[in-house]
Amino acid sequence: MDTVTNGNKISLQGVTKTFPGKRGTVTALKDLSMDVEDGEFLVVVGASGCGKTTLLNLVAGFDTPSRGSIFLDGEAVTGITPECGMIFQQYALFPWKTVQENVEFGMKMKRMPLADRQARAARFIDIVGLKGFEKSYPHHLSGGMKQRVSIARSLANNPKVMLLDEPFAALDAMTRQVLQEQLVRIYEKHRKTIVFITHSIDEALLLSSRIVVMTARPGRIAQEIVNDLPHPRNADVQLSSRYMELKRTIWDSVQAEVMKSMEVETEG
Ligand SMILES: Nc1ncnc2c1ncn2[C@@H]1O[C@H](COP(=O)(O)OP(=O)(O)OP(=O)(O)O)[C@@H](O)[C@H]1O
Repeated sequence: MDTVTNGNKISLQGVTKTFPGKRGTVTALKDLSMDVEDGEFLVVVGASGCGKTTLLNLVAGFDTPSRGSIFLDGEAVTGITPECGMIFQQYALFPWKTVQENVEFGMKMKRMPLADRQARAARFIDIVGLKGFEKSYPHHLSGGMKQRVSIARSLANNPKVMLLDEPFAALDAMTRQVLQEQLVRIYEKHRKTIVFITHSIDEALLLSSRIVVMTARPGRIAQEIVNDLPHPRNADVQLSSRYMELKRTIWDSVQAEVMKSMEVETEG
């Protein structure tokens, strides 16, 4: 099947992914089906090793499913998808390029004229609050600043979908909070479809419009929660009974899956 017409931005249908392992085949994802609507901010949580990164890699086209299909805007994903911007925990910047050059990189690859890409890079550097650091190299920047360069680079490429794999996990709590707020502002302004992986339930509740809890390996969907918390998700919201209720629901679900994944580990 090369196309689907279910109107979703991303559609996974019966996706299984296996890898050869030292002790036999590892099934990272099994018969996973899910859809992501245009403009959704989907956060995926789940036990370590349940297949979250595998899921993003398949959507981005970095790898192919062993069975099943993935569709982006109704078209089957068959290779690396330029429409998807991927942001990793470890920034993945070119250390020998300046901030400006890093942000321009994707546009240069697409052969955008110099003046246009310079202007567009400058705009997104400004949006992520790094004006004045255009000529700096990554080793002169803090972790939070490097991650902001990654976000600017991704946005400058105007991806249809942003895939973020624990992007703030390596950052201190304050920087993390600032970047979460910045990402929400960017999301509200640009309405990208976002799939975001995290281990933090609070981060999931602060950012998402919907949360998917994955099962222990092999990964499938254990639970889906529509996040109906009002915006802005400030201290009042975070202290509300609805917040606590959602947090408890997600925590119970994740904890049950973590326990199962430990059983899988010990059984080998
Ligand atoms: N290239 C690969 N070769 C072999 N096994 C792999 C490969 N990539 C992932 N796996 C295995 O697939 C399973 C799922 O891995 P994945 O990285 O997707 O999990 P995750 O949920 O992102 O984990 P974490 O939360 O710890 O980052 C793991 O058991 C992992 O060892």
